[in-house]
Amino acid sequence: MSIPKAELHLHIEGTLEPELAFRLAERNGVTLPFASVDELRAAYRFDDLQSFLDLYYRLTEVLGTEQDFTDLADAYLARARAQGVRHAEIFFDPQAHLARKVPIETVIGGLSASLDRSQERFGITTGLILCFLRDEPAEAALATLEAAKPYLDKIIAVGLDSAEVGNPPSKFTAVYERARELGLRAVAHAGEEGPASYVWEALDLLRVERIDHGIRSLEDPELVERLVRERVPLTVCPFSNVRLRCVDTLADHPLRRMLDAGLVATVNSDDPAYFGGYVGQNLVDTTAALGLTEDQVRTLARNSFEASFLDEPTRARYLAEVEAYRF
Ligand SMILES: Nc1ncnc2[nH]cnc12
Ligand SMILES: [Zn+2]
Repeated sequence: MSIPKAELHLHIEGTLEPELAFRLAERNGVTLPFASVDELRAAYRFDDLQSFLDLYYRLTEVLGTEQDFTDLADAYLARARAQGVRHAEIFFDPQAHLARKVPIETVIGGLSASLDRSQERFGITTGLILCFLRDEPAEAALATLEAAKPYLDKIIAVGLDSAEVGNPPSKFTAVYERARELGLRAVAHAGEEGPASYVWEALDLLRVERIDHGIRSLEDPELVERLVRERVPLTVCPFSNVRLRCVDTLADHPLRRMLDAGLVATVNSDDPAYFGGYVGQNLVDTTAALGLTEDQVRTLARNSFEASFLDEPTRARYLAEVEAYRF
């Protein structure tokens, strides 16, 4: 669907298509445990978040040089543009690469080489969000933040991802405090597989401005009331929720109930190479499955810009494009 939209929940490592994974593996002399692109694509069946993360981290092994990260981001931006994305706030996982001795300098350098030209080449404004791996110790997150200090002008916010259950936001309170001192904004995955109490913690302890996923918030009416009252955006990822079995089918997805409750929901693709489609396709299929109205789709697009970290003049320009859009 080509309505102008912002994508606010997108892991750049999750845009690694099998074809590019094989090309980079060959370029870097890495052997993948799959014989072909088709065999790799066939492995994209998951039981839960962890089974996905196992493959996701395994495939990051093909990313080694600045050029690899530039190629990855360029490929995402080209696809995003074709799906009506006008602005993207992009997650990256420096700790996943550091584990293979790829320094943050290489990751940020490579991604920035692409993003610095995204406006002129693809007509997309962009920002980078540094994510901490919540299944690693808080000390590792703090060290990552310190290592990122020379590149703070290239980063808009910090985020929190990876295995959620058993790794509550409270573990990262001090890390987020330090990030705020450094002038960074804050988001966090919460309420994807984990309970609504993790959403409370992300709000109260990490003081995040958006919740990534947040679908389990609906289990707690008091939390929903707060999210509505404070207009805290939720970056919802329908294909991801179905593929990771957080939701049975697209027709069961809570997005419509979220909109009906007055929540500031947005639609995003999360890890589109793994979950069956990019953000426009998420919007098309979810709209059909849930019977969303054109007004609701326009609200989702409007929400995406309102929830973004854009400066006010640019936000206003994009919002005018949303209002002018004809279905
Ligand atoms: N959906 C997701 N949840 C948590 N961590 C992730 N890393 C990449 N995708 C993720
Ligand atoms: Zn995610």
